[in-house]
Amino acid sequence: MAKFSDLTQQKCLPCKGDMPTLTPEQSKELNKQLHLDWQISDDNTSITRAITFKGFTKVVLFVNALSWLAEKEQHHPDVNFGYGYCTITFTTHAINGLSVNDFICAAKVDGLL
Ligand SMILES: C[C@H](O)[C@H](O)[C@H]1CNC2=NC(N)=NC(=O)C2=N1
Repeated sequence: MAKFSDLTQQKCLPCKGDMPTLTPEQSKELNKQLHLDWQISDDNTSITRAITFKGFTKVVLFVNALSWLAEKEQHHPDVNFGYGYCTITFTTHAINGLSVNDFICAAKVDGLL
């Protein structure tokens, strides 16, 4: 199935209420393409990765790159950051769950690091 091929080569689909929600099995399968630090939430509605950095400037530079990526893909993460850390969560708000877009963006985030 196309949506399980290399995530970094895919573009996010427009986020609409009719997007397919991933089953827990599909999420687990897609998660294999991501950095090991990505965690699927117990209710299969979001994925999160916590990243550490040295200092604050590197975090801010990373968050700016993340913003550029989110605008390009029209798919936006929830981000929590401060001195030395950044935590990113992807969920698809339009369906209150996980879609392939979350995994496409997560794979592209891994590519930034
Ligand atoms: C019109 C626009 O593409 C949509 O509102 C997008 C924007 N970014 C989004 N980001 C996320 N994470 N979920 C969405 O449902 C979503 N919808």
